[in-house]
Amino acid sequence: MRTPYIAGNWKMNMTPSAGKAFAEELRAAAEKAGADVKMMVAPPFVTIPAVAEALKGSNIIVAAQNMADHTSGAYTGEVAPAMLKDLGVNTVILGHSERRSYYGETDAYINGKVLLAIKEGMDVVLCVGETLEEREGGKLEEVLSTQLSGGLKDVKPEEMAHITIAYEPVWAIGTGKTATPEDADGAHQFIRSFVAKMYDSTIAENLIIQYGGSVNASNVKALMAKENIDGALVGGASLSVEKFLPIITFNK
Ligand SMILES: O=C[C@H](O)COP(=O)(O)O
Repeated sequence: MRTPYIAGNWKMNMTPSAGKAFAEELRAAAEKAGADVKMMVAPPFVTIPAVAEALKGSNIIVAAQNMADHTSGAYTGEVAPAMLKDLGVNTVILGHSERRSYYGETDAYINGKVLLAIKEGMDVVLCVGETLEEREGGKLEEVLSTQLSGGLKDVKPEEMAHITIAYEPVWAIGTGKTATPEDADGAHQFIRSFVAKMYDSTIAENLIIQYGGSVNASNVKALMAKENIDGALVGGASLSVEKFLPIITFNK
């Protein structure tokens, strides 16, 4: 039985004060509604302390959107795992398509961060997904295989409990275009079977695979009804309590 895992990736939105107010409102709304899913929000680095304070003692996890591939030292502009852990952050999103496409992050570089996060005892949400060109060119499975084998290289079977995969077709991110539940489920099924080949069927069965790409109140139920879709990584709709609440309560 896989517990639904709904995450809000705030991307480069929310100042510390706006994030604090939002987190307080979200916490109250989620508690009132009796939200019964695993919940996470990923604020920008500088907003994390205010949000962590506002969500202290709640069941909403605070995560980071990225992390350095080193533990400390002369890496201007980077944030180390220990700095995140000092704020109570034990989860990190890695390999988001925006990091891959705008900042040139490769599978090997992402893999270095995945291994470091695990070594530091953190949980990882590893993002994978294809561009429209790749999908239309029949390369969906090739792209997912490369990103999974590259991103998870040297991750040991017993460490896979710390990994969540987020399948995010690049063409569906922030565009209002959602993959149909069937398309998304097909990709998730492929990911699960690939992980079964890399590891074993138990690890694959227990793996949480989130879908991300224009998830909203209207499409979340149909997506979550699919056998291989275990959660959502929500961007735009996670920035308003009114829009995010129906997503975290999709099963109520
Ligand atoms: O990390 C979240 C995804 O990129 C999805 O963003 P979106 O819900 O705005 O399409």
